Amino acid sequence: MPRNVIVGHDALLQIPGIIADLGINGPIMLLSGDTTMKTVGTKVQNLLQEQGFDLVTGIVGRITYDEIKRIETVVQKAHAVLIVAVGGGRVIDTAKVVSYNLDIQFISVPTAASHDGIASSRASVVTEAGNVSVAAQPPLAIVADTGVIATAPHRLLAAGCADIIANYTAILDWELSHRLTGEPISEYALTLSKITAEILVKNASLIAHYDETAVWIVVKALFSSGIAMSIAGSSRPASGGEHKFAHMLERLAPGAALHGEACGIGTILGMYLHGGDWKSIRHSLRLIGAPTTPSDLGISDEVCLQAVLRAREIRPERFTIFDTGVTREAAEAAVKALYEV
Ligand SMILES: NC(=O)C1=CN([C@@H]2O[C@H](COP(=O)(O)OP(=O)(O)OC[C@H]3O[C@@H](n4cnc5c(N)ncnc54)[C@H](O)[C@@H]3O)[C@@H](O)[C@H]2O)C=CC1
Ligand SMILES: O=C(CO)COP(=O)(O)O
Ligand SMILES: [Zn+2]
Repeated sequence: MPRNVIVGHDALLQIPGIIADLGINGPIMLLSGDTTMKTVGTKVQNLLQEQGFDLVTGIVGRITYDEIKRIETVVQKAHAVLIVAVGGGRVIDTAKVVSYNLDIQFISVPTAASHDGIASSRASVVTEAGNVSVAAQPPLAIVADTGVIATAPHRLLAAGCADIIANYTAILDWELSHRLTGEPISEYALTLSKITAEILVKNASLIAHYDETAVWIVVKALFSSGIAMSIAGSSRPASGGEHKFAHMLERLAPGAALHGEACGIGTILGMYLHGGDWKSIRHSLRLIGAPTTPSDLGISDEVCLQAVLRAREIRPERFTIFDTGVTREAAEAAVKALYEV
């Protein structure tokens, strides 16, 4: 569990104090993304250098095992004793794995409320066989500056909400697997994941305003969902068939959707296949401003259909509704339902 969680306006200003309090002594590696380094990364860099911290910076690319190895070498060469990860989900996940492998600490500084990996002890790594979920270091501290996050494009916040709404089907899939395959379940992780999604949906109209209050609500939900994953020791409470669909979609149409956006559509589809209230999932996503159809993403229905049918190729050991022998006809009906008025 993180030792320090700071969420609020100008929270970035507290980073030097947090590091000093932690008694960290030695070079610090600041990891950021291509875009985020130019804005928030540089701001954090200046803050730390003004306070006399010995700082090295690095830019993270796509999260693959090769990229993780590359960053590990950079961190080792710098003799860094702490990583400060400033960016979106990719940057934070990379820092998590690198710090776990090198046994050093890291601080999570999300620049967008776009994913629930802000606090979790898992990381999602892209491989040729699709995304794999690997054990990683949870952050020692989280610093979420609501002012900074509120300036990120609304699309990113909506994606974060969709990543939380995905908990609804992730839970259904976990329960299904528990009943059918005997997979162990954690009631605490499951309940926390469910409540998190329910609170988020209850606040959907506030989130739609897209101000710092909205950011505050979403960051709390992302944190809570991450903790559910840490309790479970797996991403199971927040990643079911809708995530398998999303990871497959990312393979079939790279870059067409943000992670959370694909998960949101996967949640409608998964809920439809479960025979649950998929319309209310779609309603919440619409209210928040997340995409709900393939055409919203600029991809064809056929690609979406293939992602439904091939979702089971991702992480085959994780049993979900997408692994129950979905026929082409059933998949077509599910994709068609996305457009239903
Ligand atoms: N470890 C875990 O438990 C979880 C991991 N993830 C992983 O996280 C990643 C998805 O996270 P995302 O943040 O959606 O992807 P991302 O890190 O690729 O960021 C998406 C885009 O947002 C931009 N961005 C970030 N902050 C910005 C800002 N303040 N202003 C303007 N642009 C900004 C980035 O430059 C990038 O282009 C995936 O790799 C996913 O698998 C997602 C959920 C949970
Ligand atoms: O995205 C996640 C939860 O939102 C977890 O990632 P995986 O789907 O890779 O386990
Ligand atoms: Zn996710």
